[in-house]
Amino acid sequence: MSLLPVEDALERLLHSASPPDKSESVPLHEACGRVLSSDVTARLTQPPFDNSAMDGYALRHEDIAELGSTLNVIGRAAAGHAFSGTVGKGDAVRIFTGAPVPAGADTVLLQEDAEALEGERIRTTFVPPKGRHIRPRGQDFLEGECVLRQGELLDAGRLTVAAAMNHPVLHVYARPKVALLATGDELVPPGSALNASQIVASNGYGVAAIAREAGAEVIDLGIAGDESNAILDAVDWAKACGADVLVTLGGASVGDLDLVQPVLRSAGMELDFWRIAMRPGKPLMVGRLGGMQIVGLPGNPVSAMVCSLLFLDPLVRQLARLPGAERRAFAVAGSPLSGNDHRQDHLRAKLSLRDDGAMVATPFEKQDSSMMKIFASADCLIVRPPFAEPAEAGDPCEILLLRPPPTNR
Ligand SMILES: Nc1nc2c(c(=O)[nH]1)N[C@H]1C(S)=C(S)[C@@H](COP(=O)(O)OP(=O)(O)OC[C@H]3O[C@@H](n4cnc5c(N)ncnc54)[C@H](O)[C@@H]3O)O[C@H]1N2
Ligand code: MOO
Repeated sequence: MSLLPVEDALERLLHSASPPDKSESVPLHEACGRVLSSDVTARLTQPPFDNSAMDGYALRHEDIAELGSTLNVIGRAAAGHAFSGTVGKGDAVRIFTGAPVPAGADTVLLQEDAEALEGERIRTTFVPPKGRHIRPRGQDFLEGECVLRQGELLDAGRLTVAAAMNHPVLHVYARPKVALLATGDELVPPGSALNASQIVASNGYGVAAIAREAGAEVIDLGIAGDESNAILDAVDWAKACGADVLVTLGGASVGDLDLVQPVLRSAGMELDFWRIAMRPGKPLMVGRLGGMQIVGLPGNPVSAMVCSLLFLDPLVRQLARLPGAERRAFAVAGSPLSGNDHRQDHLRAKLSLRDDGAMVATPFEKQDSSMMKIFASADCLIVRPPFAEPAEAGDPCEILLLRPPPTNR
């Protein structure tokens, strides 16, 4: 059976995936990283009143046209404490940053530009232009103005302006729900006392982290043994939870106990594709079961991670309406790379910086897809296209960053 090229598989996966049209309200503190499901309009005018941008004196410009003018300080205005009177001819009000500008005043004189005299009087030592240091009402936004748009990703700046517009909660698209099911009789949760033939189910933690980072709400369906009913029960559970995506781990290959595909097909899954021209991750399977997208990941931990980065991450981002993560970069090979076969290869590698600033990617000697320690210490994957020619150390190569690249600092 021929293997599907990575690019074609990704295109087919994303082509059929449309974001769920569900919204929810979330408090501001929980809204960072979420996507607005409706426009956000200002509920007030900001600033709501003319206010002072500086600490100084509010006064009438015509009274200080000449350097050395003297004025009577008739009161005080601070943020949260307006001066209720009116600034008349020859008057000044001591004012602090953020305070409402009192009636009658049209300019703020910096306190550094005023000399305090005896008896609540000041003398000017500078003549500012009229209107200086006054922030006019509404200069930021006006009540009713649409400042944020549906589809925008909430970040620090947008959250701040949403709060300033007097919105305690925001309407955002619901996160896509990704249900995770580990399969295999040998699997036990971390922290268990293991018998001789058991291993710890680890893949789900990395896959969940990738899915969450991509914007998913993750539902952990636990571990199903190599038994049809256990897998079917988990599928029912995923449906009942309203999962948009069911990710299975393991049991994806061709062995007698690799039940995931036959069981899901018996439950009504339409298989879209299976087996990709990539290493690791060849047995990746994609299908649909009712409204649920099925992604069957191989059981080998590194295969599960690489497939999650290449396929699950872009799928979830699309469902979450988030922009794709750009992990692609270029480096030079730190050691010779052998020629490749028909499967796109993803070599776990360390990154360092050459004196000229170029990134150097040096693959680990061992590339077995079961070796989690090596994956955990890899900084990047070197992507070797199908049938790539052998390369020398120093030749350019494409990489996928697994963490931020090294810097000189
Ligand atoms: N005759 C063939 N055998 C295999 C082929 C093939 O084409 N022909 N493909 C190989 C490739 S490539 C891969 S990758 C593996 C993947 O197979 P499965 O998806 O069926 O994975 P399992 O057999 O269930 O498990 C493989 C390995 O990973 C361990 N595992 C499984 N789940 C977890 C988990 N949640 N956490 C940690 N480790 C897990 C499992 O115990 C096995 O050791 O198939 C090859 N075989
Ligand atoms: O493709 Mo498997 O993922 O070689 O180990």
